[in-house]
Amino acid sequence: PAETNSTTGGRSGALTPGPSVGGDVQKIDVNPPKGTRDFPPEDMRLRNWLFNHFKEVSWLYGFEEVDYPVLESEALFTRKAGEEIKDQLYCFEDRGNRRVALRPELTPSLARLVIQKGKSVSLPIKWFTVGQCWRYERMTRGRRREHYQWNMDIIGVPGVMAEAELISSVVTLFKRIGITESDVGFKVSSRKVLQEVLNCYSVPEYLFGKVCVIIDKIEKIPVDEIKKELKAVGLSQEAVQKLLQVLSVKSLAELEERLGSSGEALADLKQLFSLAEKTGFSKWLQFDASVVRGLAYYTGIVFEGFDREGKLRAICGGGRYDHLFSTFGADDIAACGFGFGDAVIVELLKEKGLLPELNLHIDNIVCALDEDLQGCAAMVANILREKGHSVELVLESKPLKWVFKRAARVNAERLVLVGNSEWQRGVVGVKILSTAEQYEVKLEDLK
Ligand SMILES: OCc1cccc(Br)n1
Repeated sequence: PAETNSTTGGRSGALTPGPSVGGDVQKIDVNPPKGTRDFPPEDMRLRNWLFNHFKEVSWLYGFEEVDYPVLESEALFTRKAGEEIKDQLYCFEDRGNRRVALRPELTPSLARLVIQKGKSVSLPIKWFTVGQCWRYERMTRGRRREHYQWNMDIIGVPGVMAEAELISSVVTLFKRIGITESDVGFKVSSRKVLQEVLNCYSVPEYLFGKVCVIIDKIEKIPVDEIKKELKAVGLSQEAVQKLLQVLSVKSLAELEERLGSSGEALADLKQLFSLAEKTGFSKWLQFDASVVRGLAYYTGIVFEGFDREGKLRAICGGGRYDHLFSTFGADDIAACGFGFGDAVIVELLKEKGLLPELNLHIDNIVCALDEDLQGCAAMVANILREKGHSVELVLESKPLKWVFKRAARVNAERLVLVGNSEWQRGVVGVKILSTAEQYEVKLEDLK
């Protein structure tokens, strides 16, 4: 179904702007641009709840938060490997005639900053970010043009302990939000499987990314089209057959039969599954030779989180990308990471009935009972705020009926009334709204 502008249904604005001066002002479109979302308070509470989990897990795993501009040089993303992410680049020429793009992913920005920092950062680098990413897709399919991605990356660790740590961090995230291994799994493979097959047919290194991007489409387009595209980049009929065969391998044992026991792919995968066993998340993993992922720069282990009911698109994905840095003219450095989008996970939580109840809550609503006590009420509000208590201060003279309604709307715990006679006695009235208990408190004892 066409995506709504927001998760609450993309309704247009509730207020109809009043008559404008001269009457000739066109009413603006109150919806956000096609494919983008507003986050009104109820949606923003859910987003903050999810992003806070992302950040807390990142902290648990010792990652440091970083950020980059949403606008990058187009050159960061102009890989020539036929990737969808490149075809849908949200790019343009700015007023300085520079080719720029709204970032479609975060990894190239990370690589740019790591190269910029050079030797001034010690290894391993463990950075995370949650950032909005963009694509410009013809709205033929009504899909979103933006989403937020949580990214975690480990730079400078060649061994699969890094991939194990990354997958473990996603498992931790899932557990924190109530998702179990019966809801979600990780399909795991290694692009070294494909590399080993291509090496047997002397396929040149520069074709590797392109071949992987084509194979990643195996479940999206007919296999004959896959074969055609592979042959078009120069693979022999035999190489194509062998590639497709190895993608249907069902176990590491079968992989060993096909590729032999000495390859790096098998060694990496065996070590990863062994680490998962020891760490306690092996129930979440399954070897799946067909997992390739659609980004050209992956070079080793690749993985993707999927919903076991098979109703949704990939929840997250990632892998090793040991040669990305040299494509930016720098020395290569071992690297791996993942991206975790903010949309599919919410669909999954809805499916599983796991969306959290997130209501606005205010500690106090403070109200002056007389117009000339507004300043006193504001003072009371700030005494409470300085003590760390949230306050909704009634900003206009309102009937008590309105105040009680507002208290319910903002889910206030306490009503604090500032009245003339009480103020003369140095006290304020307090009403606990859940129990209707009420009493007076001296200003100096207010807490
Ligand atoms: O995951 C591909 C992608 C990239 C940018 C924006 C959106 Br929506 N989706």
